[in-house]
Amino acid sequence: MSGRSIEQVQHCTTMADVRREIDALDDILVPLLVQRTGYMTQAARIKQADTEVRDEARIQAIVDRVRDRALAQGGQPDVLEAIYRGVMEASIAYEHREFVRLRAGHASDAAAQTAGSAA
Ligand SMILES: O=C(O)C(=O)C[C@]1(C(=O)O)C=C[C@@H](O)C=C1
Repeated sequence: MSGRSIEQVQHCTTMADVRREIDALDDILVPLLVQRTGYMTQAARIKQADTEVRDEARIQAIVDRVRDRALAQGGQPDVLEAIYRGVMEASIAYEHREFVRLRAGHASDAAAQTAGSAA
């Protein structure tokens, strides 16, 4: 089969070659991961409860999908699963922080409103 990502891997003779190729790929990956992480803020805003942040069914669906896509590209499903589980754990931790941050001050706003209406 042609057009698979694994076939884009360049033959290298030195570690400098290897690292130049890796840096070039990271230049593509990092902006995409920044974008992906931005959606955690959106999710944190949309979800109704902090207990909804971790969604095991969605995590499994993503793992299954990533494994399939890795295989189709000639990659290593176990390696991609491990990478994605790491990404998702970091994303979940961030989403929890965003959930709290987006609501910080709202409780005291409500308290101030209550105090105001009582006065
Ligand atoms: O899909 C969601 O509910 C998300 O918040 C996104 C995401 C992800 O990183 O893709 C993060 C946390 C959830 O456990 C599942 C998936």
